[in-house]
Amino acid sequence: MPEENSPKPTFIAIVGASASGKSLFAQTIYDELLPELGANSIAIIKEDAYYRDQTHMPFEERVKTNYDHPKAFEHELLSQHLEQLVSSQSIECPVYCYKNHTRTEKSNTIEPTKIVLIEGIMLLTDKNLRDRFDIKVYMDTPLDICLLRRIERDTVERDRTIESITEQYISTVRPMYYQFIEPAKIHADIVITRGGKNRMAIEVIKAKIRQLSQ
Ligand SMILES: Nc1ncnc2c1ncn2[C@@H]1O[C@H](COP(=O)(O)OP(=O)(O)O)[C@@H](O)[C@H]1O
Ligand SMILES: O=c1ccn([C@@H]2O[C@H](COP(=O)(O)O)[C@@H](O)[C@H]2O)c(=O)[nH]1
Repeated sequence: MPEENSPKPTFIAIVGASASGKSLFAQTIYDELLPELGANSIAIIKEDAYYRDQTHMPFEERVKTNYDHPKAFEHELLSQHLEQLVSSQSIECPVYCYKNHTRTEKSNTIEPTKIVLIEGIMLLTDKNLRDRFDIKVYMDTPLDICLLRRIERDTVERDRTIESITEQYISTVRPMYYQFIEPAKIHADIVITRGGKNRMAIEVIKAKIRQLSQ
C-alpha cells in the first residue's frame, strides 16, 4: 500500500563509460551508508537491469545486439518504475544476465526509499529520464583505463574472450561512447575523476545523502 505524505525520493544518477567505476562507486556508498541509514532509506537500481528482454531471439542473434545504444534499454519501464517509487509503491526490478544477453525469469523487489542510486551508461541520453534525476554524477575515467578494467572484469565475470571484447569494443562500445555517453556529460552536476575508489568523492556524496536523509 502506498504510504501517504511520504516525501518524494531523491534520485541520484551515476553515469559514465562502461567500466568507469559506476557500480563500484554506487555500491561503496550504499554499503557504507546502509548500517547508518537502514534498508528503508537507501536503494540501488542498475540501468543494465532494463536491457530489453531478448528471450525470443536465438543466442547467435543476441550477441549481435548493439548494447551501447540507448534503444537497447527499456527506458520506458525504468521511468515507470521511478514514478512508482515516487508514488510510494514497490517495484519488480528485472534481473539481467550478461552471459546469456537477456533477462532472467527472476526479479528483485525494491521498496520505496528516501534515496535511490541509479547507475548506468545511458541514463542522461533520454530527456524524460534525465529530468527525473535530482543529482547527476559523471564518472570521468580515461577510456584506456576503462578498457583495461573491462577486459579484466568481462573475462572473469561475464564469460567473455579477449577476442569478443576487442571486437565489441571497436564495433560499438568505443563509437557509442563518443556518440552518446561523453556528450551527455554536460548534463552532470558533479564530475568524478579516477573511478570507483575516489575516496573524497565517495565522502562528498555520502555527506549529501546524510543531509538529505535527515
Ligand atoms: N578506482 C579504481 N581502481 C581500481 N579498480 C577499479 C576502480 N574503479 C573501478 N574498478 C574496477 O574496475 C572494474 C569496472 O568497474 P565497475 O564499477 O564495474 O564499472 P561500471 O559499473 O562503470 O561498468 C571493476 O572490476 C571494479 O572493481
Ligand atoms: O548483454 C549485454 C549487455 C551489456 N553489455 C555491455 O555492458 C556494458 C554496460 O554495462 P557496464 O556495467 O556499464 O559496463 C555495455 O558497454 C555493453 O557493451 C554486453 O556486452 N552484453
